Amino acid sequence: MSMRRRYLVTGLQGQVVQSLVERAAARQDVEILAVGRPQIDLAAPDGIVDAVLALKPDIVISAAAYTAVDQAESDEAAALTVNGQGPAALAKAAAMLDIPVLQISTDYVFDGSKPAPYLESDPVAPLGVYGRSKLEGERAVAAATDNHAILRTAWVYSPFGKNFLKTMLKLAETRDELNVVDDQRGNPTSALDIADAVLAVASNLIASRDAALRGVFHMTGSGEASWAEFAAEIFRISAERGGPSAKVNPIPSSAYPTPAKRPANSRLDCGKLTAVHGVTLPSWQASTAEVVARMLS
Ligand SMILES: NC(=O)C1=CN([C@@H]2O[C@H](COP(=O)(O)OP(=O)(O)OC[C@H]3O[C@@H](n4cnc5c(N)ncnc54)[C@H](OP(=O)(O)O)[C@@H]3O)[C@@H](O)[C@H]2O)C=CC1
Ligand SMILES: Cc1cn([C@H]2C[C@H](O)[C@@H](COP(=O)(O)OP(=O)(O)O[C@H]3O[C@@H](C)C(=O)[C@@H](O)[C@H]3O)O2)c(=O)[nH]c1=O
Repeated sequence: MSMRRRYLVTGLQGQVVQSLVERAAARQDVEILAVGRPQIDLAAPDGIVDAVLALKPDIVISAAAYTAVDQAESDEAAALTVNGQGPAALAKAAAMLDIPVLQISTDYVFDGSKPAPYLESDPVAPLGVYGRSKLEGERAVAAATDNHAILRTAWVYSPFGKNFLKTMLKLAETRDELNVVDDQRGNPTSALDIADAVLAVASNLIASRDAALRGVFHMTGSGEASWAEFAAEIFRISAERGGPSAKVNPIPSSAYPTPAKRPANSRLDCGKLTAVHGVTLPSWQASTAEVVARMLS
């Protein structure tokens, strides 16, 4: 008997959506329904419940978001609607269908003052509008249904969409040196690795109603770096393959003013995801090599 499960994913061109489409293509048991505007517009949450009910998926993966961190500072209402009310409506529909909802969230729910990697149980205190809006999404999903997993990831890069890795390679085409902040540390995470992890967690949620599989989980690439160290590794791999590279000058955040303040410590402890779901993401260096190689091919 064919048991092709239908995974509704919000967004069309996003990094995580594109990665899910690519990684699921090889699988006979999963069909990805990527839905974005106009079918599902998170800025207009009124139509979302009916749209999800009509599609009758086996799980909802809430991946679309207002991700422009600096722009969100001056566009608060839109960020709160898209990242707060959008997921709330998705989770409400999931509850009505009695299916799980998987919400992708962020390290930016923390203020970065902890001197060690963050646990799921640590208090949240976002520094900016984006982090606050994503936290509203987490809370709305948890309030709508117990049948949820909130996966907090960070520093996402991939061959798709807009991200730090692609920005660095692009800038190096015209610049010999780049100033990059060295006092924010986190876990660079490949969207392709996120896709593999999301597929594993989703099938666990569909297979079992066990409450232990539900709740908040941290889900990042293994190992840590500052943005300057991440940039230096991108250029080391790129240079090795004859691609663009630049000298990285490490600078403090104070020398790179931005509308939104970022956490100094963005590191997430992912031990719970490994223990409960049996999922561990590859090292950020290995996945960076994979993505840089693809960008240069
Ligand atoms: N990027 C990062 O570094 C991190 C991301 N995250 C979270 O991971 C998730 C995926 O991020 P990522 O793939 O990088 O995101 P992207 O910025 O690559 O893509 C965002 C997606 O959201 C969609 N979207 C934006 N506004 C709306 C709207 N009003 N209605 C419907 N869709 C909309 C976009 O649609 P379209 O395709 O039409 O443009 C796009 O598909 C998000 O929840 C984000 O908060 C968490 C930590 C780090
Ligand atoms: C382009 C550039 C950035 N930077 C700094 C600015 C900033 O502190 C850091 C990263 O810049 P970005 O704007 O790419 O990253 P940012 O938008 O802050 O990335 C965040 O996106 C959201 C969606 C998340 O959820 C987070 O996990 C995180 O990935 O690098 C430099 O120091 N030099 C540069 O040339």
